[in-house]
Amino acid sequence: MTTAGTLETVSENCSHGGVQGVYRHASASTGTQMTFSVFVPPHADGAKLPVLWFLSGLTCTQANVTEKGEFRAACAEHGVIFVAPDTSPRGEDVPDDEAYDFGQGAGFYVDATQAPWAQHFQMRSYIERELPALLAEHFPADMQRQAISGHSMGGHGALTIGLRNPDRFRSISAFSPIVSPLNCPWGDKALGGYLGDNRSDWREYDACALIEDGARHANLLVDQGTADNFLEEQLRTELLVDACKSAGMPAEIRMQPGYDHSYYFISTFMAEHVGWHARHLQG
Ligand SMILES: N[C@@H](CCC(=O)N[C@@H](CSC=O)C(=O)NCC(=O)O)C(=O)O
Repeated sequence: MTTAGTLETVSENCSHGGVQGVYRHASASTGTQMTFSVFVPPHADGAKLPVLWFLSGLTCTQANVTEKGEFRAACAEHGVIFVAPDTSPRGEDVPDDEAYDFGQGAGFYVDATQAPWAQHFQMRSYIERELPALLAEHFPADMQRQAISGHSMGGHGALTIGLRNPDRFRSISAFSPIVSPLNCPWGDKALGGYLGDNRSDWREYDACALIEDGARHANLLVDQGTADNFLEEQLRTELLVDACKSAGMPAEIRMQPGYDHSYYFISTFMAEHVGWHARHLQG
């Protein structure tokens, strides 16, 4: 059982009639301080609101989507709480790598098993268990109505966490996700480092492998820009299209002409994703 803990308020600002907050707490999963943001839209006293999780990509903190994601108007309109966690543990005592795609800022939403990473890099446990308990304790969140989204490495996180937990998440969406860490250089490096050389251990962290192995979700939406410079080598959207097709799993996977990997792309389609999730979160 996860015990929710105390929360420190870093900042709170009124926005779109609700409150955009940034909070910090001591995480039992990572053994570090963790920061996350929560937007709570305007709501009636005592109301419980559905929750949309957003997992961010390489180099990000909770701040990237909070500042550039343009989700608040849609969340206020639909009455959806938006939660943005950090992408890894951080701190002087936390191991790191010189490159941007491994170590701090690149937790890949896995529970690491390999030294020196295993001590702090427990992002799967953090997102799947610890942070939901904290959210339920401190915010007007209806934990029976949750959805998940993310970008790039965070799109991989949203797909894998959503596919592993179809009863918790009513809908899954992703912007430019890494769809198969087993089949791209970012995945080779990160999962090799965090989980070791036995690639069968990686399958629960690979959306395509999860689908091949029987995971299913009825509500999946992906947007991918055609001008994304990571598409061919790292993201490999075609593998998710093939996996869904082979499994007979319906999925809306949209190639968006001219869009790149940036938050200009994400913010263009964010309101549509929020509205799509809100429909699945009704009732
Ligand atoms: N070399 C770049 C790579 C980092 C980058 O592009 N990060 C993306 C996510 S990539 C996959 O997870 C990102 O979201 N960046 C933050 C932003 O605000 O755009 C670099 O180091 O900049």
